[in-house]
Amino acid sequence: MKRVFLIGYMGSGKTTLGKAYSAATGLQFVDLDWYIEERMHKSISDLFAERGEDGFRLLEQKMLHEAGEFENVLIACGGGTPCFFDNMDYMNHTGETVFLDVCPEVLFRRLKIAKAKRPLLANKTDEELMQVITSALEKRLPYYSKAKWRFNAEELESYAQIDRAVSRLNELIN
Ligand SMILES: Nc1ncnc2c1ncn2[C@@H]1O[C@H](COP(=O)(O)OP(=O)(O)O)[C@@H](O)[C@H]1O
Ligand SMILES: O=C(O)C1=C[C@@H](OP(=O)(O)O)[C@@H](O)[C@H](O)C1
Ligand SMILES: [Mg+2]
Repeated sequence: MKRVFLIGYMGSGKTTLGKAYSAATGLQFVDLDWYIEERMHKSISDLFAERGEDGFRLLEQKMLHEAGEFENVLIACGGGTPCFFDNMDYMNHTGETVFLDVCPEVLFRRLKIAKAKRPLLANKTDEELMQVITSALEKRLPYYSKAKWRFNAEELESYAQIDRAVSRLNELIN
């Protein structure tokens, strides 16, 4: 039985790599954000707006525990998932955890064009975005560092790079 959790900051490639890995290997893929959106029939942005971040984190934990019961699955978490409650310990007990490690400069480049649907970043200027990324990473690193594995995910720009990342991930978790 295989249960793998991908963790890491927003834009580190959890969704991208998870989807590609699943397509290549047939391992079932669950993106926790998509799972929450489907279960609640609402977008992550709407859930943040309606419940505030605290309300979202409670919901996220509940959904993590649901998805955490699935077998033979690769779960891409949200960037904040490991950093609330005992979620990181829960994941380490329940499966393999892989931290997608990406430097702030690369995260900035990706998130600059992909911030709209991320409520914690949506209205930030470039300067604010870089500031938010560096200070959040500092706070979150102690949680991310509890992962069993650390995976360099800085090269996810082309199909070839994604293919290589899928192979590397396969070697890591098998
Ligand atoms: N060439 C690219 N390759 C991969 N991601 C890119 C690229 N350009 C921009 N991005 C953005 O970077 C983000 C990285 O991936 P995603 O898989 O969504 O990360 P996560 O799920 O960890 O937040 C995506 O939102 C994507 O839109
Ligand atoms: O880092 C965070 O706190 C968040 C990350 C998002 O997921 P991605 O990491 O997939 O963007 C999503 O769960 C929400 O916007 C909050
Ligand atoms: Mg994602």
